[in-house]
Amino acid sequence: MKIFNKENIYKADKITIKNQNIESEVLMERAAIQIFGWLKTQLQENFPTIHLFCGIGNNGGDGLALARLLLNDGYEVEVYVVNFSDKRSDDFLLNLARLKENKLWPEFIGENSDLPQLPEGDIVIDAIFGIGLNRSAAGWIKELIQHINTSKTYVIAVDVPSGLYLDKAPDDKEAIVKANTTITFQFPKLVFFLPETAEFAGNVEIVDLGLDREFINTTTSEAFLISRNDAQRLYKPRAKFAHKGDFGHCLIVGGSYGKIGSVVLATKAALRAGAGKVTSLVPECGYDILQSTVPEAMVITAFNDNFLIPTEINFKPQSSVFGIGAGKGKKTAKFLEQLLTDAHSPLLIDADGINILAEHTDLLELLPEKSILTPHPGELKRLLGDWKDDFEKLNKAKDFSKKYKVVLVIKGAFSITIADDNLYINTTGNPGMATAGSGDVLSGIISSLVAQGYDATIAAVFGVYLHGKAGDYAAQENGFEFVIAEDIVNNLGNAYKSLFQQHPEN
Ligand SMILES: NC(=O)C1=CN([C@@H]2O[C@H](COP(=O)(O)OP(=O)(O)OC[C@H]3O[C@@H](n4cnc5c(N)ncnc54)[C@H](O)[C@@H]3O)[C@@H](O)[C@H]2O)[C@@H](O)CC1
Ligand SMILES: [K+]
Repeated sequence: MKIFNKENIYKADKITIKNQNIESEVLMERAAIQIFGWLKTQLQENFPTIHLFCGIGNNGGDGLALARLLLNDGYEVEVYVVNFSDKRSDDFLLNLARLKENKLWPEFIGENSDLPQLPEGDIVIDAIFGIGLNRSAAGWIKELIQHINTSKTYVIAVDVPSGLYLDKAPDDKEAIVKANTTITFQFPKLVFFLPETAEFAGNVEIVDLGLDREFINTTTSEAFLISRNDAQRLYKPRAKFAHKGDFGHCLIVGGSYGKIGSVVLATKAALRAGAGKVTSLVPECGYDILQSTVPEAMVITAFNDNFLIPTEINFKPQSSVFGIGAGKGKKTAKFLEQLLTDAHSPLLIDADGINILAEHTDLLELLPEKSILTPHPGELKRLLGDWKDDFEKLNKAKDFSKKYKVVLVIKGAFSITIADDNLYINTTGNPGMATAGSGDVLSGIISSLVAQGYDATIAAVFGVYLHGKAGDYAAQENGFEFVIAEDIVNNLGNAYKSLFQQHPEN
């Protein structure tokens, strides 16, 4: 699903109006009908008071149109025009007139007005600012936003939580509505999925306004939200007469004394994700452990008891993982250098592998094209240096990925894969997956997909999706706290199956 920038959202609007030969108010009505429908389904037989705060632009117009629909359906509504300017949009004025025709006169609030009472349990509709925000909300508008945020109401933002920019980091976090749910129009917005701003959007619902299909299909975007449909398209079906040689040989290099479990997890994950063969390379202390816990895998050892040292590998895997549980000692770093120099296929570098790269930046030049790095934010910082906000982080990460021609997976609540100047945002997964070994499983899955012939970017995007989906199944069974990394591995089958189920449980 494409994530459009602000300019293209406005363009989509204009082109739709032209091609469908409609007035702009028709789109506003569609927007209001969608929110009304969503709200009605959620509320069922409940009728709380609904307070609608409407700005004077088209976001406010959406709010006024929604107020009319709610009023006509018997809901109790309180409508406030947040009167911060005389420059009211045409469709705002049209919907104000329509509301008045329905005998509802909104209360105009300004600098000197008392802030309205917002009793606990009521609903607030935030239609103050949408994508037209061009500066931070200040003065009394900021106070109003804080009043909404401190109330114990359920807050639903129309299109965007008021005060949140689409294309840059907020300059004043106190001046942004904190929504419980954001109902956004047609396109997901990038800021809803970035760590510093996701909290303002709450649950995100994307509703369809029927905007021009051709424009959407033919306009490029830099960022994508990966939906189930997208993931389904990435999946490569297996031929009936396939044999294990068709699904590649994946090599997992890692482990040190006390950390062999990481390799066990990655190895199991690589097998369960479908690699034809998996070989694990561990220090000698890991040999018995791997052979007894994962009999399906082959095991070779470095000539050292407790940590990895340079070791010859006498076969050519289709993909390799390096770094999990490896430590970052001198000899282990030397081994990474050897692997990078000899690499015939994409390497996935994780955990201590990334820390080694951060400490020996000359090794970066050796990374084979389309290698995959899977840092969590701490590891990323070691690699890129600090950043001032999410946007700077993404720009730095894009530059890094371009410079070294690698795929970066920034792990987090919404993991982001960066490759070829594009961002792919994942939405599967849950807080239960913040558990030891979860990253090792991810490395195994992605590398397994590479071994099976998936392009590195696709393997990363699809792997992150499957990993999150498997975690969702694991959490669904026993709750967040109970999930351990092994459960993610054990639910990979469910994750694959869910791609093609008509009504997936997750
Ligand atoms: N295709 C779409 O996505 C559609 C969008 N619509 C709505 O239209 C919205 C965009 O409407 P607008 O472009 O009128 O913009 P907004 O309604 O977001 O903002 C309106 C006004 O606020 C002013 N403003 C911005 N920041 C301010 C600040 N900090 N303090 C005081 N004033 C400030 C702006 O100058 C502008 O006049 C969308 O977010 C959406 O809600 C819908 O009506 C239907 C179709
Ligand atoms: K809003």
